[in-house]
Amino acid sequence: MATKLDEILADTRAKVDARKTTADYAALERRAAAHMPRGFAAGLRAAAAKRPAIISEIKKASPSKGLIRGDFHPESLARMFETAGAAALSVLTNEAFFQGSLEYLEVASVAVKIPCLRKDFMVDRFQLLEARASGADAILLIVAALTDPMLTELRDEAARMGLDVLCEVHDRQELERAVQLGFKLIGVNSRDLRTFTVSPELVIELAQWKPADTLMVAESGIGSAADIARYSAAGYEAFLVGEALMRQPDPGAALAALLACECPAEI
Ligand SMILES: O=P(O)(O)OC[C@@H](O)[C@@H](O)c1c[nH]c2ccccc12
Repeated sequence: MATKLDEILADTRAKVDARKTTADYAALERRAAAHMPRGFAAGLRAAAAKRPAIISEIKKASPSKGLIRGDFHPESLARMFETAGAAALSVLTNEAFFQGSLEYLEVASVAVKIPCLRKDFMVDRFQLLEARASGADAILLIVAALTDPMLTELRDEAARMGLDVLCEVHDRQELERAVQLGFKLIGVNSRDLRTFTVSPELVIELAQWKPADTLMVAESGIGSAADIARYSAAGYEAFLVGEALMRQPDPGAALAALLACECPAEI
């Protein structure tokens, strides 16, 4: 049976193909050249040396939760997350399933100094050009969505373009593939993109296979300082947080509270 992930990938491929036929490549190249990527992995490492490195996600909606935040202003969200101490931003750019946009990435990226991730389903190198043109410093590559030859192609193209890669896995087999392919920044998604089940235990279990030179990011379902403490103890140094902050009336204050909180309280 086709999963939600299959559906998203098919839709993404069709839309990318359509954009490729009408794109103004010269303009995209010019915009990409005008954005000097800020090191995403280096930024996370520097932050993680001092405190839990939080990647704050600018996320309006999701297929599993529907609309998450109606009062949605990516530029001010970006600023408030930076001020509150986020190490980096993640901006959803998938329109059909997450109500995201490359424009949101663009306005968020110019508003801050911290590095920004283009959060989307990357299936074609054209999306890397779009990413850098819109101010991305890193892209996401989802192991469950790509073959090893595609992962290799997109990894090499990202390196050529100066973009860092956050490689996302969900189980032991995918983690092995990511390590085998040489990814040094690996995100373990607690949410299975095929079923939307969230399994924090699996995230903790997978940390034991972390190679020494790899920075691991815990992703999804993180809502409290206790969650961060648990994942930190397992070996995670960075944490991707979306919904829990986006649902707060003041997401910046909520992030500051999360970072200040040494007690295992819910935010
Ligand atoms: O909103 P949450 O539960 O804090 O999750 C954030 C992030 O991990 C999630 O948005 C995500 C992780 N991997 C993805 C891949 C595509 C789209 C979205 C995602």
